[in-house]
Amino acid sequence: MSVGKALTIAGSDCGGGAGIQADLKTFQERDVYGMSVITVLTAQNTLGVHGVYPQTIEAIEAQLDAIFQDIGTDSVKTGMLFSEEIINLVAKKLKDYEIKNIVIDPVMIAKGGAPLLQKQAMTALKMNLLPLARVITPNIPEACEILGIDKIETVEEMKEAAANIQLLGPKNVVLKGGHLEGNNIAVDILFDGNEYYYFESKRIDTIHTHGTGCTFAAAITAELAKGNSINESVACAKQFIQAAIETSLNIGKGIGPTNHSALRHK
Ligand SMILES: Nc1ncnc2c1ncn2[C@@H]1O[C@H](COP(=O)(O)OP(=O)(O)O)[C@@H](O)[C@H]1O
Ligand SMILES: Cc1ncc(COP(=O)(O)O)c(N)n1
Repeated sequence: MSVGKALTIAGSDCGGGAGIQADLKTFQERDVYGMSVITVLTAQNTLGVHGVYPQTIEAIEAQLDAIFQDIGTDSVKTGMLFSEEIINLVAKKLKDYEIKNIVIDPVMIAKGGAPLLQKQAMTALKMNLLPLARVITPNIPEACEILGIDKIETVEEMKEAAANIQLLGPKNVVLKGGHLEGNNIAVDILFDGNEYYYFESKRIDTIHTHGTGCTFAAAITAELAKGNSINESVACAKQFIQAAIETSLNIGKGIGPTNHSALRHK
């Protein structure tokens, strides 16, 4: 039997809500074969990030080679890459192995405020990784960092930011509106270089949103692995994340994770 294959290149969240763990759970729920390359171990729970332990470049390179020289993949998601060195290695390998369907989630700061990308790595992210992307999925603070602007406060400003990020090289930009204040609709905007598409859902009133960005981008990656279009993939991911937040899990003492198996029980 053949099956769509998806790879996540990201950090491990031992608490299971974000990073590699969120991605693999999402791949499984979306019926694709999931693989992982771990860039960084984090000691993390619902209260925050307590330690960051980057893997050696040799260890990351060996994981990438092991997958690309044998199994291959139909799509790739990148998450927490942390350093310039790791970004440059990942970009080189994705180019060398001519990997298509690259989804870049430009992870920068954890919900609790911990930095997940070193400041000096931003240039490498913009220059070397962004141009390889079929789609990039920044949240509003990440879009501001990428563009060097202070704020994005309206849907009009989201549209302008999406267009400006698209000029940096990714084919498609999905600017996520989870952080848009004073709005009871959670709106994500897809810009494909020509047109804007809007993906809207009712904003859910919950603090338990740990891993929403990872889960959303992983769902897009899974749908692309099955051969779906960008539009279809984002629409599926939006439905998936909505259900996962609606029934998010009140576990631990802080910001709980989303419920990856929510749609299975609907
Ligand atoms: N409270 C919420 N209710 C419904 N959807 C949300 C909520 N918060 C975020 N989302 C959705 O979850 C996804 C991740 O969004 P966002 O919070 O902006 O990213 P990140 O997790 O990277 O900070 C987007 O599809 C967004 O619209
Ligand atoms: C390893 C890892 N990768 C990504 C995130 C971001 O997830 P979130 O912003 O939803 O907390 C995280 N907290 N940890």
